[in-house]
Amino acid sequence: MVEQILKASEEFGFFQVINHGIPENLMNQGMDVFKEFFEMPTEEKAMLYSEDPKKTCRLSTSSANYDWEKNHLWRDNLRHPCHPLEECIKDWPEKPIKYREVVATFSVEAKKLASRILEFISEGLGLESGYFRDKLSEELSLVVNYYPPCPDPSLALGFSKHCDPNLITILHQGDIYGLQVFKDGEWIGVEPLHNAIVVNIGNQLQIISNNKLKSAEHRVVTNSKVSRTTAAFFISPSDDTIIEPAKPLTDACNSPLYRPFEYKEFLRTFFSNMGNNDLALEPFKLQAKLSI
Ligand SMILES: O=C(O)CCC(=O)C(=O)O
Ligand SMILES: [Fe+2]
Repeated sequence: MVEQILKASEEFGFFQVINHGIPENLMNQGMDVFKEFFEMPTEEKAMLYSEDPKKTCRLSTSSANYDWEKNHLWRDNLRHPCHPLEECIKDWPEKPIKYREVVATFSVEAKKLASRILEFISEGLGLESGYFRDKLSEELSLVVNYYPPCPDPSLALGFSKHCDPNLITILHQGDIYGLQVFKDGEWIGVEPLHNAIVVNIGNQLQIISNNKLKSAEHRVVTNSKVSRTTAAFFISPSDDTIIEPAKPLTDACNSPLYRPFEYKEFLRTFFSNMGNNDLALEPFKLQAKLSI
């Protein structure tokens, strides 16, 4: 298991998990409330619509910055924090009636699964048990994506090429195809496996592993027939956490490839270079020392 996770995280930055411990009925109930939310009449959803990034629970169209993005995306999305649960649940949608109850349980299960996977990853990397516990994985937030059918899929993407900026992402992609991962210059489809969870390595895991694990670029294509609803739980460090390549992974032969920084500094650069992973990572890279 540890070996398989490591291999997939090194080669693809993406893998799918079956028998993940999130009960099947919870996966279904989750998908049902997410779909029901987007199926509600516009008037019901309008009060959650906001372009203010400071608003914690908000519904938006395309990305979080509609006004200054180059291309608009063929999606709506609902985002909100899931931790600390008691505090943030008050801001979650009140409808569908079951939303809060189901999503609260789902978020706890998603966090548990992420913690188990992070534990396997720390073992695989040769880091101490619990390395990713606490501050490195303190924050949990949810983005629910709704991609309506698109009359001409050659003209619009559901989500353009990006890497996730966080530590690790737990995705319920449902049964409709759309997600693709960029590998060796090609887009590879992530075929939906019923009730599987898709896991992907975020930028911070790539940095902490000193580039051993890969945060792969991915995108979502549209289709003209059916809508697609997905739910991504983002596990992230808290804002003031110092991120740097793990000390046990660097030595005289493996010099650190990134300088230490606060996670919030990374987020600032990431959002101003949205979609360009090389540019987002650049300010944090240490130059290779040349010896003559
Ligand atoms: O909807 C999907 O399949 C992926 C969504 C995604 O990449 C994201 O929310 O960061
Ligand atoms: Fe993503």
